Amino acid sequence: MYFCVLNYSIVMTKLSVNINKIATLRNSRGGNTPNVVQFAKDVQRFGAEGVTIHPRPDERHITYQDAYDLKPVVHTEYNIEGNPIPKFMDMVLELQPTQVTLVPDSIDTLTSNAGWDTIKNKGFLTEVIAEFKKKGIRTSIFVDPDLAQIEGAKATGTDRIELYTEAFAHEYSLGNQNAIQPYTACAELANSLGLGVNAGHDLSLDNIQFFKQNMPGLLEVSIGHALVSESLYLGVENVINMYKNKLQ
Ligand SMILES: CC(=O)[C@@H](O)[C@H](O)COP(=O)(O)O
Ligand SMILES: NCC(=O)COP(=O)(O)O
Repeated sequence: MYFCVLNYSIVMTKLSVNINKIATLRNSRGGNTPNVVQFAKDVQRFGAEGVTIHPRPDERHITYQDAYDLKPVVHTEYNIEGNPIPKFMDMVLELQPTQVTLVPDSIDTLTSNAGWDTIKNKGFLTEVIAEFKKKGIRTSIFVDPDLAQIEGAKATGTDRIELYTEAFAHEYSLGNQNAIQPYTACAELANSLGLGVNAGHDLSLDNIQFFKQNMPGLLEVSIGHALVSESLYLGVENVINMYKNKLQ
């Protein structure tokens, strides 16, 4: 008799640190303190396996110039997130980061608040993804945990999806562990379709271990807001190591 033992922990999940918040702090005073380039160097030295930025059209935190300045110092995975407007596309195609994550953010959103409708935007996403892939840039599409959207993402030719985890994080904080179910189902479907699975938004030291343990084939998490906030109390190096332990 054979038993099938699911062990979601066997895949190594990379921690990519989103440094938007460091730029927010810097921009609040003008000048260059804290220095985002130095911060990117330090998080990698402390063990982060990637650096994520999400320059927004109004450049209120990470600027396009930061994206260029970071390129020579990010020797782990460089992940650039954003809405593929022409200016963003030109910058990513020139910089050729490890990965581009497409996020459908509008100009005035406070933070990312929805995934792509991959079915409605199939034509647009397919074209954009082909452009990036021609340059050897890995692509990922930010999506809500909805099976139809995962099928839709597959049809665009993307390498990966990034599951939008805000709903999970919120429900989990209220004690609702069932909120993981759509994420597990989407990850299983993505795995079966040959799509890589990333995740992000509002992940934290409180929820990351439970999330990881219930997510088959989770390749990468990008974490910024909570990680920087937790670092105020616990220190950046310590916090990075705490995440890495919880991701094992
Ligand atoms: C796609 C995503 O969830 C993150 O990139 C998040 O949007 C961070 O952006 P902000 O730092 O502008 O909130
Ligand atoms: N892709 C998600 C990300 O980069 C960080 O989101 P958050 O941790 O700042 O909510």
